[in-house]
Amino acid sequence: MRIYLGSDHAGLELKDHFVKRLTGLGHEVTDVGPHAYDADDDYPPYCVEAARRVVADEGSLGLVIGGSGNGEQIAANKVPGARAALVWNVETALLARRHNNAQLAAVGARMHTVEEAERIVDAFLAAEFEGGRHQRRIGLLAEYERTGVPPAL
Ligand SMILES: O=C(CO)[C@H](O)[C@H](O)COP(=O)(O)O
Repeated sequence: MRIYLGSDHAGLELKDHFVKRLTGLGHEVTDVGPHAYDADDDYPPYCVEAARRVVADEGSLGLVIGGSGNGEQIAANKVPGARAALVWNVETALLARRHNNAQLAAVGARMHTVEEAERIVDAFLAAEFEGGRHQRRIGLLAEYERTGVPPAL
């Protein structure tokens, strides 16, 4: 699987852990950065870049990692076509793929042990979109994104 990762300083250590781990598991991993610790860096450039790469590469997935994952999710979702979900346990990770067809998972490095984060990310990567009624809902959002016309109430 092709996987793009981005973070900020708060997520750097966990990102680097996943870059090694996912590469070791045979995935084709791209680390968009940061590549060095800078306590004053900002997450938007890295999360937007990771999301742009994912959207441009159909079938790929992405991980954006920060302290909470909240800002990282928000940043990734600014990229047209990106569906980034904050995954905070195995269940939300599974549902992010099964119901939301999220191509990106946002993870809060300050919220989990490394082992817990591994279980969450493994669940996200392994789950598959169920389609059906969920595709209809995603379609409404995609149409709104494309046209700016709100879906009918
Ligand atoms: O989680 C985040 C955004 O959602 C950031 O990682 C967090 O805000 C960084 O905080 P600080 O600059 O205090 O380390």
